[in-house]
Amino acid sequence: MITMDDIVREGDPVLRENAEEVSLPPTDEDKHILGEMLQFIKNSQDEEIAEEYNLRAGVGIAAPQIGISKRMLAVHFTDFKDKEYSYGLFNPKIISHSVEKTYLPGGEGCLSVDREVPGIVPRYARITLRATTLEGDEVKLRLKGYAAIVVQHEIDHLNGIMFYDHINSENPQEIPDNATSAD
Ligand SMILES: OCN(O)CCCc1ccccc1
Ligand code: NI
Repeated sequence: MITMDDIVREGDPVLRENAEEVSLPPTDEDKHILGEMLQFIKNSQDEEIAEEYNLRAGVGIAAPQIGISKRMLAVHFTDFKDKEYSYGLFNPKIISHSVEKTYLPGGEGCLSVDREVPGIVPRYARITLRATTLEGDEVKLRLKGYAAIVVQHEIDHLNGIMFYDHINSENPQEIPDNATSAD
């Protein structure tokens, strides 16, 4: 099982690399890894397991965070409208997005960042993405609000981008013009 010992922390160059496309259909090994990533996120949200294995709760994880520079990510969360999202995705690609932006008023965190980095992280309010699921289906997902934020955070990891790269260093709490809070 994946534990916090497997999570790469900021400073490791793998977090600044452009991850490689996964060749499809995915190998059994890639499917196993993505399955383990999804299970880790579920485990991190289970009080008993998280306590037992000292897991930090997360809503998503990208393969570079376990040192694997491949375009794979897993998310498991419920959005503000109680809609459940649970996906393992290969080669996710944002094919269109809104001009409007959104953000979490409390900012973001990251399993690979062992410190608070306060500030507004502007993200596209709505995204359409294509990907191949862990189950092998090609999907086209239209996401908005919290779901759009989480998935953009994970896709950033595949492109060597950390959440704090988006924070305005002059005025971290500045709300960009065309941005509305996700709630
Ligand atoms: O990359 C996954 N991650 O480090 C875990 C936290 C993910 C996350 C946290 C806040 C807002 C969006 C996404
Ligand atoms: Ni992260």
